[in-house]
Amino acid sequence: MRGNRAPDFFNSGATNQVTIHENSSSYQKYRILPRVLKDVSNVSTAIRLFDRDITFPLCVSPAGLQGMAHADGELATSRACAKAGVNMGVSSYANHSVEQIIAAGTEVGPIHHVMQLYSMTDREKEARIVHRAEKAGCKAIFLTADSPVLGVRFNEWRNGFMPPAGLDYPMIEKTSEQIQQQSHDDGFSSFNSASHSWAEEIPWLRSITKMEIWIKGVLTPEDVEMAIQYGCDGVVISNHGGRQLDETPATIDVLPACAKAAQGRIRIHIDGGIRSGSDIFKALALGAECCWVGRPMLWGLAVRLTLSVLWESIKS
Ligand SMILES: Cc1cc2nc3c(=O)[nH]c(=O)nc-3n(C[C@H](O)[C@H](O)[C@H](O)COP(=O)(O)O)c2cc1C
Ligand SMILES: CC(C)CC(=O)C(=O)O
Repeated sequence: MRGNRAPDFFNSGATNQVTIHENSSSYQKYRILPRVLKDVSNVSTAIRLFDRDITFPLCVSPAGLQGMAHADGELATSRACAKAGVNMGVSSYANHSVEQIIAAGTEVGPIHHVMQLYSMTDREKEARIVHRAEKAGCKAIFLTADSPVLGVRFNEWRNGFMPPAGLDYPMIEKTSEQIQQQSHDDGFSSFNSASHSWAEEIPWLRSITKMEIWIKGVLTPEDVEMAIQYGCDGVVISNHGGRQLDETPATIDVLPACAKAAQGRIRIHIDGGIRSGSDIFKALALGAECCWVGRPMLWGLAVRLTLSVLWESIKS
């Protein structure tokens, strides 16, 4: 049986959902120890990222299929990020093109975007994504390094999740109908290169773009060191929101060791389970420069859709 139950796709993690839950709950292990008699009359949450001040240290992670949550999908996300004064990641699985997404946000206010990329078997297509992103004005590539194969997503398998008909994926040059012609896992990940490596990916990327190169999906000090050795500009400490390899640790728990390994030589950002201002505070206190958030933004889009359907039915 095939279905398009959106919550199976948006909300779930891989296999037994261990990591997705720990990402959030682990924040509760950490307590805040305040110092007193400090002058807090003039404080700011702004930080500088990609040569621009953002209002607070939280940006929106790249997430695919936003057109399933609302017809405006990534266009609405881009507008919202611009309004909030933060930056946005564009998924390779976006339902609008990077050009449209950047234009939508820029109409509202200043905003920077980064382009999320997979290591692909089709190098020419991968290069096309990079060139389009750079020409459109993206500041960085987020190379998602944790997805040589798709996570084992029982919750999607159970109801035969397939993307709904009528959605386009202009960056990977596909449509939902083409994805539907394949099995669940092949449809979503057959183009990912399972044989990717630092040596193959990073120098090649450097040779084709002047954008910053970040590695998304790092969880160990060893891989922080590799990113430094390969001249990367930043890493996102991420387990893909628990959607790839289940039973990896919560990102907040590995952050201190990763930040220590970095020794200020590379930028350290984090995502996964961040749901409140105190979570952001803890992540910054433990060594991150900035946080990124995925699902809450998707829930916001879905609520907008629900509200507009409700409004239409009330009016009629
Ligand atoms: C529905 C959904 C789709 C996602 N799609 C992508 C993607 O296309 N590329 C990617 O690198 N990460 C993707 N992610 C992972 C996010 O970039 C991010 O790492 C994760 O959502 C952070 O965890 P959080 O949702 O708990 O905030 C996706 C996450 C979700 C929930
Ligand atoms: C497989 C893609 C559609 C994106 C995704 O679900 C993810 O990266 O987690």
